[in-house]
Order: sequence, then C-alpha cells, then structure tokens
Amino acid sequence: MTPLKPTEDPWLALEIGNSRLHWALFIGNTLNCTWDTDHFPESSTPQLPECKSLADLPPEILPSFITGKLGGKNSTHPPIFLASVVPQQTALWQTHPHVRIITLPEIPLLNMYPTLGIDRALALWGAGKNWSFPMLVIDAGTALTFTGAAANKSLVGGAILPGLGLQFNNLGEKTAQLPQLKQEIISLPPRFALNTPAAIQSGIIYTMLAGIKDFIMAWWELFPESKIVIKGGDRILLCNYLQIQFPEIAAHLIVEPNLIFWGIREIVAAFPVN
Ligand SMILES: Nc1ncnc2c1ncn2[C@@H]1O[C@H](COP(=O)(O)OP(=O)(O)OP(=O)(O)O)[C@@H](O)[C@H]1O
Ligand SMILES: CC(C)(CO)[C@@H](O)C(=O)NCCC(=O)O
Ligand SMILES: [K+]
Repeated sequence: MTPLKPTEDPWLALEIGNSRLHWALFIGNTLNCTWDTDHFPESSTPQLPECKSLADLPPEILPSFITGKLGGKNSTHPPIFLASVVPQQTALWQTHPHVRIITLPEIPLLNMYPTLGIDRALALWGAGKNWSFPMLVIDAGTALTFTGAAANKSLVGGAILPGLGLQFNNLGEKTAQLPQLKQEIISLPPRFALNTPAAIQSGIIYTMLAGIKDFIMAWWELFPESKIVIKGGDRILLCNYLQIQFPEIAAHLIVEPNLIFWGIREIVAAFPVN
C-alpha cells in the first residue's frame, strides 16, 4: 500500500457494525462525507480480492457520487482503513489489496482487555482525543454500550446491554402474544399503560432511560468533570427522550455520530509516512 500524504490524499474508513457498514471518505485529515451500506449477504462471495481499481468495487458499496469525488472509476484505489466487530464480514475484506485492518493493540488506551470491541475502543479514543479524558462514551447501536476511560487514558470499563431495536425484536420474537413493534416512538408513552403496544414501549423506554441516567450518575461519582459523548443509530431518539425525562442530564451530553471515524483518523495519522 502506498503511504498516505496526510494533508491531501483521499482514504476511506469502514466500520463494520452488527447492523450495517458505516463508511467515511477523508481527504487528508478532513472528513468529506459519510454513508451507510448493508452487510454483504452471507451467500454472496464478492470478488473483493480482485479489486484493483475503483471500478471493481460494487456500486452498492461505493455510490457513484463518491467515485466521482475520487476522480472517477479509473483513478487509483484509495486505502480503506477497516475496523470491524463482525468477523464473518471482516473475512470478506481480508484479502482486498487496499484494505488495512485496524486491531486493538494499535489503540493507545491503557488497561484494555483482549476481547474489548474495537468499535468501543476507537470511539472512546476518538472522543477523548477530540474533547478530553476522562471520557464516557455511550453507543446506542445494535447493542447499547457504556465505555469509559480515566484522565490517564486508562480504560475504567463499561457495560453492554441489548440496544433499543434488539429489545423490541427479542420481546416480539420470544413471546406468543406480544407484537413486533418498531422502536419509532413518537412521544413518550404513559408509564402505566392500558394497551399492549404502549405497555411494551413504556417498559423498554423508561427502563432504558433510567438505566442510562444511572450509569451516567455513577460515572460522575467517579469522574465529576467528565464529558460524555453519545453515538449510534438510536442516539437522536434516546437524546430526545432523555431531554424530556432528565433534561439536566441531556444538557450535558455531546451527540456525535462520527466518533469511530475520529478514532480511526487518530490511528491513521499515527501511521508511518515516507
Ligand atoms: N437507517 C437505519 N438502518 C439501520 N438501523 C437504524 C437506522 N436508523 C436508525 N437505526 C437504529 O440504529 C440501531 C443500530 O445502530 P447502529 O447502526 O449504530 O448499529 P451498528 O451498525 O450495529 O453499529 P454498532 O456495532 O456500533 O452497534 C438500531 O437499533 C436501529 O433501529
Ligand atoms: C458490544 C459490541 C457488540 C458493540 O458493537 C462490540 O463492541 C463487541 O462485540 N464487543 C466485544 C465484547 C466487549 O466489548 O467486551
Ligand atoms: K454473537
């Protein structure tokens, strides 16, 4: 792979989450744009190892407006820096000639444990480098996670629970009488509900908000001055409800969809350049 000129060369960041792929185009250090794509179907075996030029990447991965920004189909393939928490999807990219997989030991956080998710580590590193440590990151994704580090950039730890979508889906799937609901709750339901959909919504949303509040309060006991950043596909929904339920807490949250990309940028910037 040709070395990057950090100020001007284009490169792609790819985060493979459990629901979908999250992409970013960087020009040097500057984030140009982001987009999301689906996982590859398990059945398909994309010809990724054959990707020599941009023209070889399927259009469902690289939208034409991105190819345009990169100078058209015949231009040289930019490097892709990949971080994944889905090993089967990582495997598809492993042999791609321009892919560089980011691994946990490359992230300069102290006290990490070997099975820590790379997404959690990158988001925490990106948040801490951008705002400051101590730092707590809340990822409202497929899983809801809390991940915190102290002022000395040492991982304090965190917690993992089913995200909003998983809670709704699991309840609908594993019970005979409960319907599958979408988590698009327009307004907060009554806490003590008199119909089934509202009762499910109440149960899930109020316990989740109370849980988030409890983790935040516990974190502030340890690190009273700490900033807290929230990311993930359900961040806006959760922030809106936190705003109604616990406005004094919501006011302190920094909402940032691109945390992992900031983390990846830090790692890429530390890359040796000729
Ligand atoms: N367009 C969308 N596609 C899929 N999920 C979405 C979308 N918009 C919001 N969501 C919600 O976002 C949540 C998934 O979050 P996100 O996309 O951050 O997960 P992910 O790709 O698995 O990443 P992570 O591994 O960080 O959880 C789901 O609960 C889902 O309901
Ligand atoms: C928790 C998830 C699924 C969140 O994406 C991911 O970070 C992961 O698979 N983590 C591994 C376990 C851990 O972080 O302790
Ligand atoms: K699993």
